[in-house]
Amino acid sequence: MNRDGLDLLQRGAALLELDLTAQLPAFEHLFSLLQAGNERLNLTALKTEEDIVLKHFVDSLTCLRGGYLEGELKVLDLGTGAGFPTFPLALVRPNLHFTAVDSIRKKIDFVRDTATQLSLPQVTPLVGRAEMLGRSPDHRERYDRVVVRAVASLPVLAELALPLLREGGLLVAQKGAITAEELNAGRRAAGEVRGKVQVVDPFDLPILGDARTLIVIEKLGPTPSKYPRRAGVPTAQPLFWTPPPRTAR
Ligand SMILES: C[S@@+](CC[C@H](N)C(=O)[O-])C[C@H]1O[C@@H](n2cnc3c(N)ncnc32)[C@H](O)[C@@H]1O
Repeated sequence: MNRDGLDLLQRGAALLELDLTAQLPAFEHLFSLLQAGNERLNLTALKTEEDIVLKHFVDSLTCLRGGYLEGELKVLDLGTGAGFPTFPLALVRPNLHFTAVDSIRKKIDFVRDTATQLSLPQVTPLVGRAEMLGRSPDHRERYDRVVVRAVASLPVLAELALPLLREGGLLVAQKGAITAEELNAGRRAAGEVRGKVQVVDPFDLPILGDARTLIVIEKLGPTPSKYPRRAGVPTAQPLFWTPPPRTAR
């Protein structure tokens, strides 16, 4: 990463009230691993320095808004892709113990190599589908937090994430702008799996100004055993919602 990229990262982080001075070398290292990984594996659509710095690094760090990820916590990153938001969060919050999950093996292979290279033993990569993990005794109701960025609509996320949380645990979902219809369906879906939408926090991505929303759903009680439904069904038939064509984030 060149000097401009480092400045951009520090400026973006400062707007989130984070001082990354100590972590800059690690972010530089992550940047070069991501670029090399992209050349080999085509991991992410974001390729320019500015995009990676602002739309991956700073964007992931916005999950810290509101203080829902502070303390010694077991966190599952659902659909981590190339390791986002896991890596930026792990670099600035070493007390978070991540299980970084994705259904695509090549992405998790990259996450494993990167965690080793960045000396992040608190990041555990796992190939799997959320629907399967949500039914496995090793993972169901085992996590303090589920974080998720850019994976699915809110009703789908509620069904996939709530089974993985212990009672009192939180789903922290970082999304783009959310429609009233999606939010309404998300509230109903959350209730169905014994959660409640506690926070809807709209904000602008630092520097770029793109619309983002942090949504927090608290788990209030045991999720009925019929959830999550089998692999693919939560996305194909979201609870309480018919998605419009081409939903993003
Ligand atoms: C658009 S990417 C986002 C990746 C990353 N969270 C980010 O913000 O860059 C969505 C990822 O979620 C994964 N994914 C989607 N549904 C999943 C599921 N049910 N279980 C596990 N991974 C899933 C996909 O394989 C993909 O890598």
